[in-house]
Amino acid sequence: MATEEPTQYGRQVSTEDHILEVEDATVRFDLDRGQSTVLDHASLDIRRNEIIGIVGESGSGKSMFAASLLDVVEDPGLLTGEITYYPENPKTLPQGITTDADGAVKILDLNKEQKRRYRWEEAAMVFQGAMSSFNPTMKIGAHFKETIRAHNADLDERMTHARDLFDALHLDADRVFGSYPHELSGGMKQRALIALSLVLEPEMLVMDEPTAALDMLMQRSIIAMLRELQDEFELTILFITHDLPLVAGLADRLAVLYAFEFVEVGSAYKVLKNASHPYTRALLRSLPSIDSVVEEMQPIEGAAPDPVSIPSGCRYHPRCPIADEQCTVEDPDLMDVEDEQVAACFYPEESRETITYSLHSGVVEEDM
Ligand SMILES: Nc1ncnc2c1ncn2[C@@H]1O[C@H](COP(=O)(O)OP(=O)(O)OP(=O)(O)O)[C@@H](O)[C@H]1O
Repeated sequence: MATEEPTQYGRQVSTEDHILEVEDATVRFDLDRGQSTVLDHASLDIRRNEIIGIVGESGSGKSMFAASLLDVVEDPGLLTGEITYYPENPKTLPQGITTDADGAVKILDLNKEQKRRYRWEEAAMVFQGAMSSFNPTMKIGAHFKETIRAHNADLDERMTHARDLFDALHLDADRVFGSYPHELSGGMKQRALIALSLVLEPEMLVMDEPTAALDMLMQRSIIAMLRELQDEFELTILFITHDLPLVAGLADRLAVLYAFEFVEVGSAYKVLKNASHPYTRALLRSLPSIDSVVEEMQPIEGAAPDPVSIPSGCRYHPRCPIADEQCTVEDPDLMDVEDEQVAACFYPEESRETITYSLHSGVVEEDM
């Protein structure tokens, strides 16, 4: 079955073919002042070849979710739950990684070496601070060769692939390979890093605020290139950001995190045009833009909860204008509000009627 709603690019992605299933991913830290739950039973199915935007305020758990997908939550954080990977072609899995009878690989059960290989060869990650992970004394080309050799891959074949990636990212391969990191602009370095993360042909690319350190023009141009990359190399991309307008033009689906759990997931079209969770609607109403009327922009009142003391019931209830008694005691699960749209709210209709917002041209194209 394919999605019915058009995205801005009119893409059709199968809703049934999952590349990754995340079930009840939870990350906890034991702090002196109590137990801190920084990802709370987050469940999400990632569809093969989709671009999914994970959005939420700073501190909402986006990076913890990204780290969970690759099982790289830093110590002493404790990750529990289930991360299940369905490779398109189990025959090309790195040595030692096998699928079960359902064609699945349980990521949290892999050993250290298997995880290392899963991380580069099946699912790669690019994150905000990663540009500084280039060794300043090594030319960019040497970084590629080192990575290829570390995975015992064919050097010529992989370097040819790197050149294809550079083309798709509008980079001059000869120039970039021969440069030291400091000789490249921020935008070039970030694109070189994206190419490096894809050199071993992973099926999935997880990007955590990959463009946050770049100026707006470069951000937009990288977004456009990601779409081309996705098409050309048949990638699944998870794009994690606090900047909803940035990802609105790229994503097929959006998943909204609030206080360490998903509160709304759906086709980008539906979530932007007709958000159902009061938090999503408040987030859309708070967006600044060049052409928005100042009176219409309203910051979300109150503060996001402390992960050591998450409110009972719906965790958004202290900030929610439509919360009632039930919301203070019962925690709503994600529920269908429409085909291709789920929200964790007991009152999606009231939410739509009460919390109004209008989208400006910076968020959604006119013909969406
Ligand atoms: N090493 C750590 N120990 C304890 N708590 C942590 C640790 N790292 C992050 N946290 C907490 O986990 C919560 C979620 O953080 P996370 O980095 O996932 O948020 P985020 O949505 O990615 O935010 P940002 O956009 O600011 O990066 C925050 O409350 C943060 O303070």
